[in-house]
Amino acid sequence: MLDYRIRTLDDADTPAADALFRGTLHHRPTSVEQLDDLKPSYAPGRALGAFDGDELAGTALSYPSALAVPGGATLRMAAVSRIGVRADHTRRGILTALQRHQFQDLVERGDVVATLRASEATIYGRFGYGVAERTRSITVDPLTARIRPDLAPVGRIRLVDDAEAKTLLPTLYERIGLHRPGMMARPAELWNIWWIRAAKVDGLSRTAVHTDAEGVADGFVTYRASKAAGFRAELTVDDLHGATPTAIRELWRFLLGVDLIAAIKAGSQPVDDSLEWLLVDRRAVRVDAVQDSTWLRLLDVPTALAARTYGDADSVVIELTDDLLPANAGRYRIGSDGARRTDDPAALSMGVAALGALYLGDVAPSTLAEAGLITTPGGPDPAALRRADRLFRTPVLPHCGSFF
Ligand SMILES: CC(=O)SCCNC(=O)CCNC(=O)[C@H](O)C(C)(C)COP(=O)(O)OP(=O)(O)OC[C@H]1O[C@@H](n2cnc3c(N)ncnc32)[C@H](O)[C@@H]1OP(=O)(O)O
Repeated sequence: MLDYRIRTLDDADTPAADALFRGTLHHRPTSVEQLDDLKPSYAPGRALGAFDGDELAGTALSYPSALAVPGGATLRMAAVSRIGVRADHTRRGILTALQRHQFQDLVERGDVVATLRASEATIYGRFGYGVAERTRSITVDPLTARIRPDLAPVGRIRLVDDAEAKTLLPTLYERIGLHRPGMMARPAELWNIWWIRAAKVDGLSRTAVHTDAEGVADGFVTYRASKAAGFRAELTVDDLHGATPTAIRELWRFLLGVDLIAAIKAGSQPVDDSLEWLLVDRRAVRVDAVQDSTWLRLLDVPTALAARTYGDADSVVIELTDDLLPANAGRYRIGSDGARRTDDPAALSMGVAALGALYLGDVAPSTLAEAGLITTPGGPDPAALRRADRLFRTPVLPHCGSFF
């Protein structure tokens, strides 16, 4: 790794960085016409390159964002993306060096957590990322799916054109707010690359907005139809958010009513989604997969632990290890009144990736203990695990709903 140099990328590096990253995913580079649109997504100072001489060999970047945590607080979050190492330079420690550099940089910026979506589940655990949120992918049969008749329609749906969507959606998403743990703020850089992607993908992309009974916009769905057999198309839901369960239900009512659709596919849906409970025939919804979505890295553990709320149980002391950011290591007492450092003996011991997995409430400490990812240094201690389960449990499962 001694031969590689890491530095921040600037505008002039964008074509090479884009071609390198897209190449590692086996995609063609962004077209010359779209490169100018892409440049702002390399947020100044946040894009890193590893160089072999003058040649770019690896990249990593992040977008400035925020993460909603249990209890309603939001934390400064780095949305990490575009990690790639050129095929002729892999397995020489370039990603490891980029991660170390990026973590130091993010801590200095004051980011409290980092999250990413992983191309492979075997890459990021070693850097302290844990799976903190999962999503489900579903297929809905529009020919049998009907909203229960006792649920009367509320408000109305309006199709908006691309130009209006580009101005309306960022504002509407902000108004909907980060109302659920796991939701993230969407910086302009991310909207920007989503618009670029929407122009590239197959199928006609459209946006529908729901307005409530008072005429206030409170939800949106962006969807795409690709031709299946004959006149019928397959509809893919790319983005669906609502301020209330009613707004989300009405967006689904609209999707189910679109003509000439053979099947509706939706990824990135909440694991505890209520869709099938809204339908006359719940079997119209098929769950195709439940997969890891948010990989969470706690960068500043004391701040992160103090920011979320905890359930009602006697406190428990945990011993934390963190090889890459050793300032986080040590003991923390976690109780219904909050979390703080302590010198008291620990009942539970875990690495920072396990704590990241627990943090939003997606998995119980006892489940991680069963898997050997949490240990009890003083010998078996089911009572401490039960307390930890109650402390970390959240009223709703986390859900993000933003892919980047
Ligand atoms: C957030 C995102 O952007 S997700 C997209 C990630 N990018 C991709 O998947 C593109 C294709 N893959 C790549 O570009 C590269 O293989 C990367 C970025 C995943 C890894 O880069 P490398 O420079 O090879 O990683 P590095 O050499 O630092 O590896 C560190 C360790 O991780 C392991 N590792 C790296 N990649 C993988 C992998 N894909 N699967 C399993 N283990 C891996 C290495 O074996 C090494 O283990 P060791 O320390 O026990 O020897």
